[in-house]
Amino acid sequence: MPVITHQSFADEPRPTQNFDVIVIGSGIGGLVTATQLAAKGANVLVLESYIIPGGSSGYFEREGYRFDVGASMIFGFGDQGTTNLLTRALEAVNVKLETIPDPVQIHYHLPGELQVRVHRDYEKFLQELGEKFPDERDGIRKFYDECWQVFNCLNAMELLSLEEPRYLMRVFFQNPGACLGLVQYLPKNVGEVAKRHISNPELLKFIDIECYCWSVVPADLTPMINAGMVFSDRHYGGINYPKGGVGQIAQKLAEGLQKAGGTIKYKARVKQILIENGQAVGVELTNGTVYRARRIVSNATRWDTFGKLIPETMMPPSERKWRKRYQKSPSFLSLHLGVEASVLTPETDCHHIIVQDWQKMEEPEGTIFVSIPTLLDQDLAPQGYHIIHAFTPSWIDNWEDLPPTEYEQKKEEAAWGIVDRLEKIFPGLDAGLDYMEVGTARSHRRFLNRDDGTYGPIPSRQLRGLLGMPFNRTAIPGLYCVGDSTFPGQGLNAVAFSGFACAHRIAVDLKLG
Ligand SMILES: NC(=O)c1ccc[n+]([C@@H]2O[C@H](COP(=O)([O-])OP(=O)(O)OC[C@H]3O[C@@H](n4cnc5c(N)ncnc54)[C@H](O)[C@@H]3O)[C@@H](O)[C@H]2O)c1
Ligand SMILES: CC(C)=CCC/C(C)=C/C=C/C(C)=C/C=C/C(C)=C/C=C/C=C(C)/C=C/C=C(C)/C=C/C=C(\C)CCC=C(C)C
Repeated sequence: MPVITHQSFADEPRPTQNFDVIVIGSGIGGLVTATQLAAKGANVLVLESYIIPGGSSGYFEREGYRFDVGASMIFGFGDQGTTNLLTRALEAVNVKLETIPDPVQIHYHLPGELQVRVHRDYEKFLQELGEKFPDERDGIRKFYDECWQVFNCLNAMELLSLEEPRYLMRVFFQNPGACLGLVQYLPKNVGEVAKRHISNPELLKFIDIECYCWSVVPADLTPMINAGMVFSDRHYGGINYPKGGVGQIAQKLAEGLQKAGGTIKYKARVKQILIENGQAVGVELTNGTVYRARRIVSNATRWDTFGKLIPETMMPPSERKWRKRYQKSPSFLSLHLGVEASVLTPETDCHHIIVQDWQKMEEPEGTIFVSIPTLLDQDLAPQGYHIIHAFTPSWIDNWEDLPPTEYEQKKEEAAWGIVDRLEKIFPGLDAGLDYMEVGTARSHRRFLNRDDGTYGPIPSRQLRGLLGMPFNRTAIPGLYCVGDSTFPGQGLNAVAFSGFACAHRIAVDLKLG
């Protein structure tokens, strides 16, 4: 398709071809929206500022290693029910991805030498946790069974836009029990449910880390609907790793988008969303090119959308209110390591969480997350080597305003501090290191285009479950948001839901078949 760029002699940026929908950003939220709409016949354009698709689920290659940018614990690849949203998103545009089942979701290494492995097999997990807390066996089962109730409701219904009244009526008449079940859990957080079944303080701390490791907040602040998905789907569809790396999900979706007639442009950074008569009508890139469309979707975070792509002065009051309820979560300090295979024993699990002191769980560097994707897909590293991706929460403030040499030094010191802590679990790591690349909040901000490098929004105080999370429409007509700044929040399967919902709402608005 020809692209006419803005000519310097024009006062106004020149409009190029019109589209039905423009999606700003090719994160999984953006790509699911785009592919769903293209599959319905819409003329879709995706604009991505980076050189490949995927955003935080992208990848990069160094010296024979293929590193995932983010974590490699992927939900949503099951083959039954309705909650397998990644499987369904790929199928919708006739692309396929081989996945590799992970037998253990997480191996926890917790204070007091407590170790727990979350097995794919639900009964095996309950058995293992019950052995550590024998007096709480009953409560453990009741708590996790209650999470299953939420999951079973979700997994029994078509998952589309909750902003579409006809869909809501349809699902209600098809499955009133499931809908009422979900209505009951929408305002709830995990903490209150867990405390109804469990009283042991250490076990409640365990429930906190079970939540924190994906929601970045403890159980009292984590929505019960999301916990229902995470704590059940890991045993139902399971955790499955995409062969070739997490980056393959976006690559395949981009391929499917093009097959379905959509367009994706890389190195296309949107500078502003164009508003005319109060309505979003197009975008302008940093190089001056203008594209117009009937609907605009932003896959950037809400902080990047309102305040950067839309000027601060035009921020709708609803967005100001949202900012009072939600704040930016920290970013991560990420160590992408290549290590000699001999560092890992054959029975090592793919994902680990390390907390040394419960009091420090939420502090910067208090929790370490580890992904070792080569245990599932050896082809991501040279023969005889593994990838270890270790990351830990870290705020941008810690990395701002440093001259280059000080920044590099600080990065190095922080990285070796993490390697030292990992030595306890992987003895010989330091000696077996072959490659190390370190990313900070600054790297996440720069490469992922996320304000302060944030992992996503977290409640600034205890809220009523998911009730405060906005859906896809915004207060600006014609402008929609998708991704982890929208209902139901962070996570690939969560943003895939947001993409299905956003595309559904737009398809209804545009009267697409
Ligand atoms: N489970 C896991 O292991 C795992 C792994 C990776 C990512 N994730 C999840 O993925 C979620 C993020 O997905 P998402 O869809 O919200 O988005 P994202 O942040 O991953 O992607 C947004 C994309 O938009 C692009 N973009 C932003 N501003 C732009 C602009 N002005 N012009 C052009 N492009 C622009 C970015 O470059 C990026 O590619 C996170 O919540 C994270 O939890 C999970
Ligand atoms: C009609 C009536 C009456 C009513 C209505 C009601 C209804 C219907 C409702 C509905 C609802 C819904 C649909 C909902 C939905 C939801 C969803 C889908 C959700 C989802 C979720 C998901 C999630 C949250 C996920 C997540 C994940 C994550 C985040 C992950 C991450 C990871 C990481 C980071 C980790 C790492 C670790 C290591 C390495 C160890």
